[in-house]
Amino acid sequence: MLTVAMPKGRIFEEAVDLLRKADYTLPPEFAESRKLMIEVPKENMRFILAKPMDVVTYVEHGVADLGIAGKDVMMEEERDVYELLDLKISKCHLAVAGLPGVRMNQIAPRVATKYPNIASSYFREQGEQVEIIRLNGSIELAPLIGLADRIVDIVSTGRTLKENGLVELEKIADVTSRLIVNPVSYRMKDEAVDELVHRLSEVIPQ
Ligand SMILES: Nc1ncnc2c1ncn2[C@@H]1O[C@H](COP(=O)(O)OP(=O)(O)OP(=O)(O)O)[C@@H](O)[C@H]1O
Ligand SMILES: O=P(O)(O)OC[C@H]1O[C@H](OP(=O)(O)OP(=O)(O)O)[C@H](O)[C@@H]1O
Repeated sequence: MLTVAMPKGRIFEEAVDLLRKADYTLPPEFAESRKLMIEVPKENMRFILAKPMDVVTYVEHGVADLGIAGKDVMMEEERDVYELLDLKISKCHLAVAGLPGVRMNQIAPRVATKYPNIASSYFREQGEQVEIIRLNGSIELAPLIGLADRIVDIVSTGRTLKENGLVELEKIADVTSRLIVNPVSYRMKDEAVDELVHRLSEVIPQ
């Protein structure tokens, strides 16, 4: 039996679509139920539904064999998991943004983000020393209210930036969702994992 950690939220639907395209029979109530652990005996699979940032934790600890996680989450913390496939779903990118024409405070520049490690290494590489302010969401609010000079956040359509009068200043990295595996599961359940990888790779969007 394979246990797969699925991210609740925006990736979930696209991930379920991909699994169905790969001919996995998932129950129709899969997306509607409030259940957090769903067994699919026909496929000899079990799914757990976790917060996107927590998927890697379940896989790293081996309580889930596999998981689906955004590249952003993988970049933020180095974890003991293998990345097997770029699923090419939930496409977006990580960027630095701010108010147009507003320079960084030269004495105590502040950057608000949900990704403190990505942001601090990015600014370190640019030779800029900044204070990182960690937020959990609505990051675009920070420059508007004077909490930070810059933000590091996900941009997809650019609508959130635009509607809040912000502009993208630098792109940090492209982001898509990845299939990840626990290293021990990869050794012990190699046949089942390989089959999943094979079936998914046939249906990954180009
Ligand atoms: N606007 C977006 N468009 C496309 N993909 C996105 C977007 N925002 C985030 N993502 C991707 O989807 C993943 C999950 O994002 P989502 O917004 O569902 O969860 P979260 O913000 O981590 O958690 P939550 O909002 O539940 O606290 C991110 O890690 C990223 O890879
Ligand atoms: O470029 P866009 O298409 O507008 O998408 C980008 C927005 O989507 C994400 O936020 P989310 O909707 O997850 O809300 P959050 O602020 O609670 O993280 C991200 O943090 C941006 O705010």
